[in-house]
Amino acid sequence: MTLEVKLINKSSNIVPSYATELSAGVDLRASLQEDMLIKPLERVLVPTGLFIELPAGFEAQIRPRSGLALKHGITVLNSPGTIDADYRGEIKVILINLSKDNFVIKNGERICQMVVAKHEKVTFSLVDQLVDSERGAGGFGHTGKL
Ligand SMILES: O=c1ccn([C@H]2C[C@H](O)[C@@H](COP(=O)(O)OP(=O)(O)OP(=O)(O)O)O2)c(=O)[nH]1
Ligand SMILES: [Mg+2]
Repeated sequence: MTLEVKLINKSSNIVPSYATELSAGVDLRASLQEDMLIKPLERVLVPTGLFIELPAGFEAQIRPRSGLALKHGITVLNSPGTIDADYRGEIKVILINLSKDNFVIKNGERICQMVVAKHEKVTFSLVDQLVDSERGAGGFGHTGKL
């Protein structure tokens, strides 16, 4: 499937591309006029310069890159961020620095990945009783550790 994209990036108009043939996620780049500093435990909103037009029934999920998380404690705060099909604004990424060190993002750096996915839409129907199940109301560790 082809996705219509618009790019507004000050220095590099790089169309997103999958790093390998079977990658689920495509990396998104920071679109910055100057370096962005993220102090420990600080969160920032990083513009990507990317605008997309998803078909009805699709969403895009904004997820962290594992390398940034492991090496620098940088993750997506609202992971997975949700890009709705009717959103026409710039995709922006909420990053948080969970390390003890400052982290600097430069223009054009790959800061997160985006997975385009199908989703269902349901109709909510109010009932008095839900059908019982083996799990019932058990959760939050209810089945034990081993
Ligand atoms: O990481 C994100 C999450 C969301 N969005 C954009 C696209 C999405 O369609 C819109 C709304 O996102 P969401 O529903 O998560 O935010 P909200 O706080 O519920 O805002 P709204 O009231 O606008 O829905 O913001 C981003 O650019 N990046
Ligand atoms: Mg919302």
